[in-house]
Amino acid sequence: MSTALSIQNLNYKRNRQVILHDGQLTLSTGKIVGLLGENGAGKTTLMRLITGNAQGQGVIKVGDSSDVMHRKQKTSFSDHLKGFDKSTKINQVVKFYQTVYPDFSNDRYQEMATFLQLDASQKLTALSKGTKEKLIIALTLARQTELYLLDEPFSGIDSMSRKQVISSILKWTPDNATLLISDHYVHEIASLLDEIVVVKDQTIAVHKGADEIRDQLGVEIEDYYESLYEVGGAADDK
Ligand SMILES: Nc1ncnc2c1ncn2[C@@H]1O[C@H](COP(=O)(O)OP(=O)(O)OP(=O)(O)O)[C@@H](O)[C@H]1O
Repeated sequence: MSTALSIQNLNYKRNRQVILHDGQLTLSTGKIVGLLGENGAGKTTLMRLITGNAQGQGVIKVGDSSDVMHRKQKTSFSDHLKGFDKSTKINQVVKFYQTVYPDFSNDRYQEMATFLQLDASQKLTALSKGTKEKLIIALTLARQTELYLLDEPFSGIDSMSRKQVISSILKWTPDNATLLISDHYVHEIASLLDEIVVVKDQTIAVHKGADEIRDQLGVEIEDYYESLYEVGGAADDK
């Protein structure tokens, strides 16, 4: 199986404070991976480091390339639509994506927009938190790349919409692509996951397969994840 993402000796400081140290991770192609960790653990930072939106020390490769331009090309990440003026309309954001990303498929976007009931004439400022998350999911998955990063796609999404969003993630993530999806609450995404990665104690503390957790450890992902935060929890192996 080929490698979608590899991270070696990743270190990142902000204002002299260590955010991530000695991060190591290898993800295979074709996996849906949960990126878990408490508030402020460094999940968003890790995504920004992968795409080169933040600069750390160490080696990050998407596919076989560590070059930042290639990493950006091969990775679809919408970073909370940072950079767009709030009065921008959805159809203007879609036009921008079409212009900037040659791999953006308008057909795929329109299918998802219909499924997620996005109204192209709405301004970003008028969107509820959940609708904005849906837009980010549709924009991110409409690109055809090797690696997709979804940063807390369920924040603000109600339980009815959650099913719709999970269906769209399963339907529109290509089989040969890898999806890294962050969340604090693993139960929201447990049914989707092939693997989990946990950011804890300023590092990538855990990387395990969902089957390994269920079959070998005999626990559900949710219980395993909670056990990492108990005194003496085993967050030491990858
Ligand atoms: N713009 C910033 N300026 C200073 N510190 C920052 C900034 N952004 C993030 N940090 C710090 O970096 C650390 C990691 O933050 P990050 O947003 O990556 O965590 P997270 O796991 O994504 O959290 P959450 O689940 O709350 O979104 C935190 O300690 C945070 O305070």
